[in-house]
Amino acid sequence: MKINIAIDGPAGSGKTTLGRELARRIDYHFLDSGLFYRYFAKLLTENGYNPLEKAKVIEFCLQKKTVIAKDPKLFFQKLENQQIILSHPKVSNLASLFSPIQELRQIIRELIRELLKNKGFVVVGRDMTFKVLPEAEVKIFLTASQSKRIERRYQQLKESKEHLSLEEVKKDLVERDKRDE
Ligand SMILES: Nc1ncnc2c1ncn2[C@@H]1O[C@H](COP(=O)(O)OP(=O)(O)OP(=O)(O)O)[C@@H](O)[C@H]1O
Ligand SMILES: Nc1ccn([C@@H]2O[C@H](COP(=O)(O)O)[C@@H](O)[C@H]2O)c(=O)n1
Repeated sequence: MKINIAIDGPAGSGKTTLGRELARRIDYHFLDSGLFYRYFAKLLTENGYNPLEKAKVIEFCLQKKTVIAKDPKLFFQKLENQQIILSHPKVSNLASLFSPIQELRQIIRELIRELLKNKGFVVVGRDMTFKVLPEAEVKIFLTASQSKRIERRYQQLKESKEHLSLEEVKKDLVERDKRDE
C-alpha cells in the first residue's frame, strides 16, 4: 500500500534534493509545491498583477483554479514541463512576494491535496508537514544554518550559470527567510 511522504524546511535546506532522490528510489511521484507558487507568481506578473493588489490577485487565481481543478494531473505535468523556467531565481523571488497572500495559499493547498489523494507522492515545501498534509504517513523536517544554506545556494546558482554574487545570494535568502517565516 502506498503512502504520502511530506518534507518541510527552509529555502536551501535540501528538500528538493532529498525528496527527488527518495521518490526515485522508492518509485514514487515527486511533487515540489514551490512550483505551484512559482507558476502562479509568474503568471500573475506576466498579466500585470502585483502582490499589493490583493483582491484582483485573488480573483484571477480563483478563475485559474477552476480551470486547473478540472484536470489536476494535466496541470501537474505542465508544471514539470515548465520546471526549468520556473526554477529561475527571479521567479523564486516573485513566488515569495505573492506567497504571503493567504487566499492564494489556500488555493494551492487545495490543488495539492486533491492531487495527493491518490497517494504514492513525496511532496516538498515549507508548511507541507503541518498545514498542507498534516496527516501524511511520514513527515520530515530538514534544516541547516542560514550561512550553510547561503553557501549551497551560491554554489547551486554558479553551477547553473546564473550569475549572482555571494552578497546577492545572501540578500535574497535572508529576505526570503523573513517573508517565509
Ligand atoms: N545535505 C546536503 N549537503 C550539502 N549540500 C546539499 C545538501 N542537500 C542539498 N544540498 C545542495 O544545496 C542546494 C539546495 O538544495 P535544494 O534545492 O534541495 O534545497 P531546497 O530546500 O529544495 O530549496 P528551495 O526551498 O529554495 O527550493 C543544492 O545545490 C543541493 O545540491
Ligand atoms: N509550500 C510552499 C512552497 C513554496 N512557497 C513559496 O514559494 C517560494 C519558492 O519556493 P521554492 O521552494 O520553490 O524555492 C518560497 O520562497 C515561498 O515563498 C511557499 O510559501 N510554500
